[in-house]
Amino acid sequence: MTSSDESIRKPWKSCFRDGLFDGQVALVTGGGTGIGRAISLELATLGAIVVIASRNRSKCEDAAKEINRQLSGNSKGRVVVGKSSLNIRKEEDIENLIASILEEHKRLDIVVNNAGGQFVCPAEDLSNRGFSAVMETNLRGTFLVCRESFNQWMGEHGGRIVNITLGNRNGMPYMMHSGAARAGVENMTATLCTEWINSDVRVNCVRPGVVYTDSGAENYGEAEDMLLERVLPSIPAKRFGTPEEISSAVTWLLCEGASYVTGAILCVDGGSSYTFLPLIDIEDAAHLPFYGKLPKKARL
Ligand SMILES: CCCCC/C=C/C(=O)SCCNC(=O)CCNC(=O)[C@H](O)C(C)(C)COP(=O)(O)OP(=O)(O)OC[C@H]1O[C@@H](n2cnc3c(N)ncnc32)[C@H](O)[C@@H]1OP(=O)(O)O
Ligand SMILES: NC(=O)C1=CN([C@@H]2O[C@H](COP(=O)(O)OP(=O)(O)OC[C@H]3O[C@@H](n4cnc5c(N)ncnc54)[C@H](OP(=O)(O)O)[C@@H]3O)[C@@H](O)[C@H]2O)C=CC1
Repeated sequence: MTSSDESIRKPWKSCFRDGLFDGQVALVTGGGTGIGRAISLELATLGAIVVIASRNRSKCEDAAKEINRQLSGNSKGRVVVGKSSLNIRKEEDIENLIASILEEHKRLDIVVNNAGGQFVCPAEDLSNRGFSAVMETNLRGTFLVCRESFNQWMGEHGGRIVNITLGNRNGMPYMMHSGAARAGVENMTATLCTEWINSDVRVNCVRPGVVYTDSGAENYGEAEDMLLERVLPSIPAKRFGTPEEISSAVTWLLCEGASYVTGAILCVDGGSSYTFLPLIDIEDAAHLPFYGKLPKKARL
């Protein structure tokens, strides 16, 4: 074989066009809100049938209705809600959801592991179960969705997976559990991309910085001042990201244009990976609504 051999080269054809994902089926976990919703809209606009699922099924139903209303008549894509609600902390939910997608749609080309989250808590106050809850959600849940997608479909037919993580390069003050879980997802991605490449499965990560979402604003509402005064100045771009800026990165990794990209971590963060998140005063963090759920022993 020589380096000019056709078998090791791939003829280039531009792939950015309407109908990019026509006929393909995608699963977006947590696809009913925020970043997941933007990803679902973009994939459906480009022709995919997008299954969205999370714990709150009625939230997904409302989102699907709204997204489908927004789609132009030219798109072959649409958003549908998973047969049952999905808690990625429950293995059975994941197995059943993927089986039901295959029963109904007969294929699963794309998976976006977007569902996830955490709460704010200083490491020394984090309980064993609190640590486990965040690990189960972000690391084990992502693993189980990857494994079931591979075992039930992609291992035989190929596919593409994008895992959404979170800026963790310099640690995550007061979110140590989530930073560690996301670093775990990124390392898992590095392993899966080599284990599964011969099954024609690409696995990549998109690592967002701070992204403004309506759902996030509900969570972080009272923390707005802290985010604006303390976090914003540390972002080189001097602004937060948008869900659409995350979804376009995800879309690129999923399309043919990225056919030689696997195991990548694509930072979409306005340069934040190259600065430090300020160590937020825990008294500021105490204003976060979800900090209020802290067990008494962990509150200030
Ligand atoms: C500078 C800021 C940058 C921010 C960038 C990041 C943005 C985002 O990620 S936006 C996404 C936000 N959305 C979410 O986080 C939603 C999903 N989150 C959750 O569902 C929870 O946070 C969860 C993952 C922990 C699941 O919670 P839950 O189902 O309530 O957990 P359990 O009832 O099973 O409880 C288990 C264990 O965890 C402790 N715990 C739960 N919440 C808190 C809290 N707020 N503070 C402290 N501890 C908490 C709970 O107490 C249990 O432990 P034990 O009390 O020891 O039994
Ligand atoms: N916004 C930001 O600044 C950043 C966000 N991220 C990450 O991006 C992803 C999307 O976040 P964003 O859109 O901002 O926030 P949202 O809160 O809108 O999205 C989280 C989604 O995950 C779903 N979800 C959470 N836990 C579970 C679970 N156990 N099983 C199934 N679904 C679950 C939620 O639905 P439901 O409650 O119905 O289950 C929700 O739809 C998350 O992983 C987040 O951590 C990363 C970096 C920054």
